[in-house]
Amino acid sequence: MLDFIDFSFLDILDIVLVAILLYYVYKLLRGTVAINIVIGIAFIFLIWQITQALKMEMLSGILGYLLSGGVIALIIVFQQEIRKFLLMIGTTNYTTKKSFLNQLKFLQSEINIEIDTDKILKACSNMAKTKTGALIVIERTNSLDFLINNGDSMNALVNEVILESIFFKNSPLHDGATIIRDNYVVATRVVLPISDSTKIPARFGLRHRAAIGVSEKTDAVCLLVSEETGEISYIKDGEFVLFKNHDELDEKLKKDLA
Ligand SMILES: Nc1ncnc2c1ncn2[C@@H]1O[C@H](COP(=O)(O)OP(=O)(O)OP(=O)(O)O)[C@@H](O)[C@H]1O
Repeated sequence: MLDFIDFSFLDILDIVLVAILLYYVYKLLRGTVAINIVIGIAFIFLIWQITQALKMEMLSGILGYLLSGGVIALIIVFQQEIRKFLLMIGTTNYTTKKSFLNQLKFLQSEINIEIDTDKILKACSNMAKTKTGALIVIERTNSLDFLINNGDSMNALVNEVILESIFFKNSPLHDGATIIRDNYVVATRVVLPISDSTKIPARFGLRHRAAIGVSEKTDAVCLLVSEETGEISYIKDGEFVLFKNHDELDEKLKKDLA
């Protein structure tokens, strides 16, 4: 009678893994319209289970076909989210991997090229003073090749003059985003994916949505200067990272790029 409470270690492991999976799915879809689709599917699944338990053959048959045939449709609808989910799993051990690589630095001197955050932030401050709009994406572990290919490639060591010239209003390069990899500006005029998050306040336009979009889909971090307000934003993991002053921003950026 009480057989169902006879839990084995594997059952507990099973429940924990399902909970982790659901947590990641929730984290991924939180604040997007996709969460409503998941709720819809969960609702149909629940009704299907009830109709099966009540032996309502016809309805449970229809719902069963609907759910099984829907897998392909789901892959198409959620292709961006599935991509991000796989990226998230693939980069979970990012910090450990990096520190391990740091220990092997003496073997491979080019592994961890330090990004000159001082120069990037100095350029942002200068652009903030003149209200020059800018969007700088800094690559971390996920490759941004798929974005670099749609912009103009470049190979210039990061410094204030380069960044300010790129975003100078009359420069032909100022539109779109600039990508930095290993302390080099590797692309300009890049079109980023726009976030469809419903959490972004309406006062933020496409530049902010693009920064949020790329940081949702990859582990890149973004620095943004608003053309409207001159405000500098730091965006990571699809969210604004709050900071009190320039030094705190510098500290956070250095930590994220370490
Ligand atoms: N998909 C995109 N990828 C990269 N950059 C983009 C993208 N869409 C728009 N931008 C950049 O954002 C600029 C338009 O910004 P918009 O005024 O809509 O944004 P905003 O978030 O309100 O920023 P701001 O505060 O600077 O006005 C464009 O000129 C372009 O340079």
